[in-house]
Amino acid sequence: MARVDFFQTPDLNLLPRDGTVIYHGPILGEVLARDHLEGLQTEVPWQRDELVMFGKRVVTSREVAWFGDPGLAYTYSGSTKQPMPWSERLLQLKALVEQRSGTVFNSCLVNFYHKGEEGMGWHSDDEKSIERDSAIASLSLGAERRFDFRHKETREKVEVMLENGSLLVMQGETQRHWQHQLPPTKKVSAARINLTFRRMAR
Ligand SMILES: O=C(O)CCC(=O)C(=O)O
Ligand SMILES: [Fe+2]
Repeated sequence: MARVDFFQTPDLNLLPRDGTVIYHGPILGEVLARDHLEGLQTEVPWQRDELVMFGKRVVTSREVAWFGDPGLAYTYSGSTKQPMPWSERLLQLKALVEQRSGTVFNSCLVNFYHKGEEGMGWHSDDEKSIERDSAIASLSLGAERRFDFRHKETREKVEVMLENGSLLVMQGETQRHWQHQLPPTKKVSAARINLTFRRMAR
């Protein structure tokens, strides 16, 4: 007898137009996700991020690290940076994310938010150094946080909760037409690490 399997969720596009964002939900079990969170917290040589905001140099309390294949370089706020070599743990996570997203990545920006009050403002990941219209896969570990999308012209908004161990993939024209942010919140005190796997242009 034919039946509908309600437990199998299809890969639905969260965006109504001009791009594709797929939320895969948790792809790591809770215990394994915690283990990776703690491992990365201690293993990664974290550095505060520096950005220019309204013409002023600002240092964030959010910390970052950039990993990638040898030979990649990234010019950012006037300085050229080299990625750190992949660690065993990151190669493991990269393989999992590649398998789930169907994309091969050559770099990963890792963000460490110590608490809910740390976030990331509206932006698109559309720099020239990123391969145009390539997929960006975002793996979340630790505290569950809200993630927002905003259409650049229509200002439509889409929100999604990023659970511990979950995978979100932004693809197609998403970065051309939409911005995203991780809003700061006083409701969350626990730490979160996010890994965004990318394809940098060579
Ligand atoms: O922390 C997140 O979920 C998003 C990070 C992000 O947008 C980025 O690194 O470009
Ligand atoms: Fe981003």
